[in-house]
Amino acid sequence: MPQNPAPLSDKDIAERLAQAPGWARQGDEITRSFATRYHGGVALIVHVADVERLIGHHADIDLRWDHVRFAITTHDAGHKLTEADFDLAERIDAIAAAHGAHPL
Ligand SMILES: C[C@H](O)[C@H](O)[C@H]1CNC2=NC(N)=NC(=O)C2=N1
Repeated sequence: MPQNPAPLSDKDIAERLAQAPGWARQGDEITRSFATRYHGGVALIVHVADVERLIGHHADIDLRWDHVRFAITTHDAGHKLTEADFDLAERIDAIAAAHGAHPL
């Protein structure tokens, strides 16, 4: 995680969101929820956490019995959106798909 990464402009964010279908901008974070079965979100979160540790970037995660919600922003950029957020979003999409977690 580069220190003091550059915040993206609104234009950049719109362009990156167009490449990240399913993710929504909410203020200075991007969010997405996935339906899970039988509390399967726990295994999904463990897998996501392993990848987050590797890349040094972490989402806020809300675990419910039937879905998991991810919210990502870059603390080191003053809680603004950066490339790292969209990179993590892409990785979460792949992990969720591997776990059979369907986008909400
Ligand atoms: C030193 C450490 O890698 C940095 O503080 C990382 C940790 N994980 C992070 N996660 C998120 N979401 N934003 C950050 O700016 C961030 N910075």
